[in-house]
Amino acid sequence: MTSDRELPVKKSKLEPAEVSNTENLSANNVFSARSSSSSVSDVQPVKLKPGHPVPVRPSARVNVSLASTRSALPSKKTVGSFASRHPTSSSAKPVGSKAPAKTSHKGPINGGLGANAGKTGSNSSSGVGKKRPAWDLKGRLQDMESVLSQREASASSLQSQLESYNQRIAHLEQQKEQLSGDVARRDELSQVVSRENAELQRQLRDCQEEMATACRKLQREIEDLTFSKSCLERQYATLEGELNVARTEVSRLKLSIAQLTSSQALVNAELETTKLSLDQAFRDIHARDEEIRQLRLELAGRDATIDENNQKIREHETMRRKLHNTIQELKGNIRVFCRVRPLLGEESLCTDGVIHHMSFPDPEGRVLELDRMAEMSMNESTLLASRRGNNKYEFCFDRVFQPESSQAEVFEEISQLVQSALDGYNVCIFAYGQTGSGKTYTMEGGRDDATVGMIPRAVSQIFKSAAELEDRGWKYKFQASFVEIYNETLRDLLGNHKEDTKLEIKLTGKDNAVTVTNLTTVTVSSEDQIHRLLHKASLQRSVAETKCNERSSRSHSVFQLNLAGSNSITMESCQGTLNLVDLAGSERLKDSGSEGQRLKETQAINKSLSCLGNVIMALGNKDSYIPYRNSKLTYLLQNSLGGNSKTLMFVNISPKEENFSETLNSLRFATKVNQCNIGTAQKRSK
Ligand SMILES: Nc1ncnc2c1ncn2[C@@H]1O[C@H](COP(=O)(O)OP(=O)(O)OP(=O)(O)O)[C@@H](O)[C@H]1O
Repeated sequence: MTSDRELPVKKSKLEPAEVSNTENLSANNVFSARSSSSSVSDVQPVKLKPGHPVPVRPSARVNVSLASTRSALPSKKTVGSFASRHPTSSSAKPVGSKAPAKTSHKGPINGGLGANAGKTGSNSSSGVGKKRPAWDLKGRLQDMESVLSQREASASSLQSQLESYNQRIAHLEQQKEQLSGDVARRDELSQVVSRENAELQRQLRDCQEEMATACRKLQREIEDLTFSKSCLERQYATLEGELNVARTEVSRLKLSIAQLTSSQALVNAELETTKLSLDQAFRDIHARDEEIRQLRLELAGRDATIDENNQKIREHETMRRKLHNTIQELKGNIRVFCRVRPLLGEESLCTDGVIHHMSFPDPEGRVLELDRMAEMSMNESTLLASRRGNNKYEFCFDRVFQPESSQAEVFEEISQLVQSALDGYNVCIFAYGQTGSGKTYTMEGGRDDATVGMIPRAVSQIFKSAAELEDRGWKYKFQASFVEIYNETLRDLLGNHKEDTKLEIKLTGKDNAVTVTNLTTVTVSSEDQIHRLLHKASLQRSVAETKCNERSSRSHSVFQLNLAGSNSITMESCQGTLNLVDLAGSERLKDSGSEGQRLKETQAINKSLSCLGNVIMALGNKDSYIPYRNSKLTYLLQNSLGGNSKTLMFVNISPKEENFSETLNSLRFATKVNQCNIGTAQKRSK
């Protein structure tokens, strides 16, 4: 550092000279000269500090040594004392001051030179080589004069030395000033250095803080890195495992590659063969393209033919409808199908599952024979043996379904009639018969595909046929309603009416269309929707059944589906109705004395069923008046019975022998109906 800079102070150049000069001095003066010399030589290199005063002692010492040197010279007093001791010598006169004569020659000479002089006096002989005798004053004077001249020479030498010292002092003074300037600069420098130092200290602190922060950060990073390292190590271990698996896979793949390479060679060979085949195939394709072009031309011609044919099909469809209707007419606009239900459960136990009193002699399934003999005891049968012919009752219908006939077989026979509803005719299908004879089973059936009845099957066929007819330009709209007639009162089975909501039958419009007030009519677009409606109706009926015993068998239910079709190509339109009716049990009460609700029910049923018979008879007789209004049933079905409709009656009969009489009655009623010709049905156009 600059603060401790060492500034060497040069030794005086005069020092060796001084020493040599002092060596030239007499032995008496050597001491003084040495002490002076040593004072100068004391000027040692000094370590200077800023603000430390430059030492000025050397010049002072020089002065002192000069003084001491001077003091080493023989004083006037000494010379005086010498002169007083040698009064004869002219040159031994006191110089300046008066010296007492007594003191000088008796006692020792005061001061160095005096004393030395005394000694010199005594030793002057050694200075001049020989001691002068006391009387040789002249000689002694000469010695003293030579000593004096030596002293003077020495004094002048010292004088020049003094001047030299003074110059040296001046020079040193100059150096001192320079050094002072240096010291001031150093002070400034020192202040700057202090400030820098303070700044550096502050920076150092900042650095330390930053370092501490960095250390903490580094520590965290080290921790993170340690964690990452452990993760990586784990990954490394996993990867190593995967690598091993991959290596195994690679070796396996290499093996596969080798196999594939050999296969490839085979494939390449095959490829060459295939390429050849392909070339051949391309040639074939070109030939086929030409063929296709020809076929397309042909196809275009055929498309034109198809359009023509479509036009013909539409014409044929119209024709088919007419012919279909003609066939239906030929079959009769009212037809009767007889259906015998099978023996159920315990019913078959007593007869071993055989229905003894019924037989089906006609292979075409149109005749049913009832045999009363089987019903009688042996005695009765013997008595009646002669009248055997009267015990057999033969009934002929459009179709007789035996107990084992399935629902599908039955529906096949009525599907043509259902089709007529789509063609724009009113179709009415009844189920007539005593309670438990299978009317509801025939009309509604069970839940599975094999047992579903005529209503769901008819609906299904209608939707399928409507979809097929769409290709020929027909579009249909369907509306459904479901009514129950109990004790000559109508009840809506699809609505959510209150008990007291009245449903009235009315004829509206110029074509006397039958409408029922407050009746719920639902527009339907899918089979499922109709199934849901049928389910709802059966729930409504079962609710009522709990309130009134056996209500379902004591009421008529009428499912009505209105079909409105229009053809956008032929501009034809049609409107048909499909009525599916499950009639109330037709049995007569054996107990003529029945009363109350039962009597009322029976009267109502008898009335409506006999009205139905009367209407059919009137239609068959071509009467001018048809008594439709005599019952709610015939009034409701007014437009579906008669000239404008196609009617089918199922006569359901029980296989039980105990029901023989009722069966006979039902078959007789059905035969009457079957004999009626109710006229030609008219297609209804909108
Ligand atoms: N062809 C058949 N095959 C199998 N079971 C039948 C057949 N016909 C009717 N049944 C069964 O006979 C029983 C009575 O039939 P169903 O209820 O249809 O008679 P119904 O004439 O409608 O009686 P009701 O007038 O009381 O309603 C039912 O259990 C029914 O499942």
